[in-house]
Amino acid sequence: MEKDKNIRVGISIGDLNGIGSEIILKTFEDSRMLEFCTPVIFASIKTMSFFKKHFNSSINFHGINHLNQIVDGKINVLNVWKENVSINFGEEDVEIGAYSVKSLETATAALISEDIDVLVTAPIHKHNIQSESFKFPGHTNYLAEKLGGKSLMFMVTETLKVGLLTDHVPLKDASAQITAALISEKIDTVYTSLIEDFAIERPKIAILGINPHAGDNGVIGTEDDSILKPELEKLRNKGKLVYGPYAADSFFGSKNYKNFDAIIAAYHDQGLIPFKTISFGHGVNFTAGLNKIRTSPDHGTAFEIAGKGEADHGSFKAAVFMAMDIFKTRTNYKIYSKNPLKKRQKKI
Ligand SMILES: NC(=O)C1=CN([C@@H]2O[C@H](COP(=O)(O)OP(=O)(O)OC[C@H]3O[C@@H](n4cnc5c(N)ncnc54)[C@H](O)[C@@H]3O)[C@@H](O)[C@H]2O)C=CC1
Ligand SMILES: NCC(=O)COP(=O)(O)O
Repeated sequence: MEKDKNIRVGISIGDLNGIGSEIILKTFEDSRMLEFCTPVIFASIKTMSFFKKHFNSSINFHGINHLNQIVDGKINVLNVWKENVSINFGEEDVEIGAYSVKSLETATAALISEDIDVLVTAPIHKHNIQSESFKFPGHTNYLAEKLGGKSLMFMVTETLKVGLLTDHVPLKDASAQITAALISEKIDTVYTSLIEDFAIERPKIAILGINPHAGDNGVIGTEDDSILKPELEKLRNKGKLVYGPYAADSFFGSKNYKNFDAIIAAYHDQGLIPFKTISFGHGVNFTAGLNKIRTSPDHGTAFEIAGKGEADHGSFKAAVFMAMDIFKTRTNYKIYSKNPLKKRQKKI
C-alpha cells in the first residue's frame, strides 16, 4: 500500500467566478495537507496567482506544463491555458464556464491515464458549462460517459449515505425512468460501493418510496407496489439486506435513517434535501460505481458570496479526505479479494 502522501489528488477548478478557488486555497493553506496528499490543480499559474493575490493567501504554487513534472510535497498547478482570464466574481458568464470544462476534461484525461489517483471537482455552474460540444447537466453524467462502470450519485459522510435512483432529470421524467432494471442496478452499485469503498461487510440498505406515503397500497400511485416492492423481494431472496419502501416524509425526522448503512432515494431532491439539511458543510458528493474515484463538495458555485472570503471550505476538505479514504479502501479491497484467506479444511 502506498503512503498517503503519495496519493495524487487532481482538482478541477470549477467556475472561476464562483467560490471554487477560495475553498481550494483555504484547504491547502494548511501545510499539513501536503503530508497526506499531492494536489494537482488543473487551471493556470496566472489564474491561481490572481486568486492568491485577491484572497491575500500565503500559499505557494508549483507551476507545471506537463503531468510528468508533478512534485510531491508541493501544490502543483498544471497550465491548462496560458492566456489571462478576466474574472468577475459572482457573474454568470458562459466564456468563464468554458474554462471549467477545459479544466474538467484535462483532469479527467489525467485520471484515465493514472497521472492522478483521484479527482476532486470544485463546483461548476450548470448553465455556464453548456456548449455545442458539452451538453452534460453535471459531473456525474459527464464522468459516466468518460469512465468505465455505471455511475451513481452517492452523497456521503461517515455516518449518512444517500444514493439516488435518478439524478439530474426533470421531476416530470423521474418516475418514468424508475424501472425494475434501474432499481436493481442502483441497489447493486450502492451495495458494492459500501463493501469495496467503505469496508462495510454486510450492508443494510433502506429504499424510500417513490410516491407520497409509498403509495398507501395504491391509493396514491401504483409504482411502489408494482415495481419497487417486487424488486426488493427478489433482492432479499438473493440474500441482500434491502428494506422498504419507506414513506420518505418521516424517514429522516423519525431518525430511522440511523438504522441503515445507506438510503436510496427515488429522485434528486427527495435525497438531497435531507442529506444537505443534516450534513451541509461537511457532506461529500461521491460518484460511485465507476472505475475511478471522483468526489466533490456538497454545494455549488455560491455566486452571491464569491470573492468575498466568506465561503466555508469544510465540505471541499472533506471531499479531499473522502477521495483518499476511498482510494485506500478500494486498493486494499482489491489486494485482499485477490488473495483471500484460505478456509481451513475440516478434519473428518
Ligand atoms: N458539484 C457541483 O458542481 C455543483 C454545482 N451546483 C451548481 O451551482 C450553481 C449554484 O447552485 P445553488 O443552487 O445556488 O447552490 P449553492 O450550493 O451554490 O448555494 C446554495 C446556498 O448555500 C450557500 N453556500 C453554498 N456553498 C457554500 C459554502 N461553501 N460556504 C458558505 N455558503 C455556501 C450559498 O451562498 C447559497 O446561499 C448551479 O448551477 C448548480 O447547478 C450545485 C451543486 C453542486
Ligand atoms: N446536486 C448535486 C449536483 O448538482 C452536482 O452534480 P454533479 O456535478 O456532481 O453531477
